[in-house]
Amino acid sequence: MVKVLVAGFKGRMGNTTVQMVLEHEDFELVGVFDPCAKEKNLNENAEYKDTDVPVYVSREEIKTDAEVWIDFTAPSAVFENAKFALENHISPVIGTTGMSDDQVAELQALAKKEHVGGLIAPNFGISAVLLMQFAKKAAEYLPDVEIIEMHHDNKLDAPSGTAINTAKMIAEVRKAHKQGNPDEKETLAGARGADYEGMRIHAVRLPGYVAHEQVLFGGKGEALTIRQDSFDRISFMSGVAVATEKIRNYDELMIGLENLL
Ligand SMILES: NC(=O)C1=CN([C@@H]2O[C@H](COP(=O)(O)OP(=O)(O)OC[C@H]3O[C@@H](n4cnc5c(N)ncnc54)[C@H](O)[C@@H]3O)[C@@H](O)[C@H]2O)C=CC1
Ligand SMILES: O=C(O)C1=N[C@H](C(=O)O)C[C@H](O)C1
Repeated sequence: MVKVLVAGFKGRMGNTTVQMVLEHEDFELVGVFDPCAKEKNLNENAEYKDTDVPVYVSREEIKTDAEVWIDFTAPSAVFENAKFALENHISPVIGTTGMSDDQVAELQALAKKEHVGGLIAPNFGISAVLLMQFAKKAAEYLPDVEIIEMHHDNKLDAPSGTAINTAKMIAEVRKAHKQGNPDEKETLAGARGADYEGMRIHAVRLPGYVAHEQVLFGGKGEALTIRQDSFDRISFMSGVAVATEKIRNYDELMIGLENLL
C-alpha cells in the first residue's frame, strides 16, 4: 500500500483526489491538509463518516508516515509545500501550476540532494499529454503557432501551466521568431496575447468551462488545429494514480507525466 497525503483537499481537485485515493485498492490515505479546513478529522464530513484520517491546517503540525504528497493547492503555496515534502522524504506529486522556473530548478536541486523522486505535471489528463506531444511534432513542420487555453473563471494563474508547457515543448523544435505583421500595433493592450518566444498565448476564463486547450498552426494555404478538452476533473485522476504508484521508484524531480508512462 502507498501511504498518501493530499494537500488542498478542500478544493476542487483535492476533493476529487481524496475520493480516488480512498477508492484505489493500493493506496492508503494517511492525512489531508488544507488551511481552510475547520474539522480535525475527515470523518467529521458526512460523505467520509467512516474514514478516520487526520486533518492538518498548517505544515508545522504535520506528523506523518506518508510516502507520497499529492498537491493541488495554489500558486502561492505549492513551492513551500513541495520543499517540505522533499525535506521530509515524502515524494511530491504536484499538479498545482504557477511556479516560476527558478522555483522548479530549486526543487529539482533539493530532490537530487535528498535522493527523493517527485513529479510536477502541468496536466495529468492523457488528452493534454498527447496534445503537447502532437503539437511538438507538428511544430517541426508548421512553426507559426498560437495557443488558446480556456478554463473555468475561478482559475488563479494565467496562462495555464499546460499552455506554458506546450509552448516550452514547441520551443524545443522551433526557432524563436516574431509572428504576425512586423508593423502590427495593439489598439487595445493585450489583444495579441502573451508572448513566449514569439508564440502568442491567449487565456479565456468563463463559467461552465473546466480545462481546454487548442494549438493552432498556420502554413501556406493550410492550417492545423489540435484540441483537447477536460469536461470533468475525473479526467486527471488516472494520471495522478499512475504517478502515485510509480514515483517512489525514482530519485529525481521530473516534469511531465510522460516521464512515467
Ligand atoms: N496538473 C493538473 O492536471 C491540474 C492542475 N490543476 C491545478 O491545481 C491547483 C488547484 O486547483 P483547484 O483544485 O481548481 O483549486 P481550488 O481553489 O479549488 O483548491 C485549492 C485548495 O488549496 C488550498 N490551499 C491553499 N493554500 C494551501 C496550502 N498552503 N496547503 C494546502 N492547501 C492549500 C485552498 O484552501 C483550496 O482548498 C491549481 O494550481 C490548478 O491550476 C488543476 C487541475 C488539473
Ligand atoms: O486550474 C485548472 O483547472 C487546471 N490547471 C492546470 C493548468 O494550469 O494547466 C491543468 C488543467 O488545465 C486544469
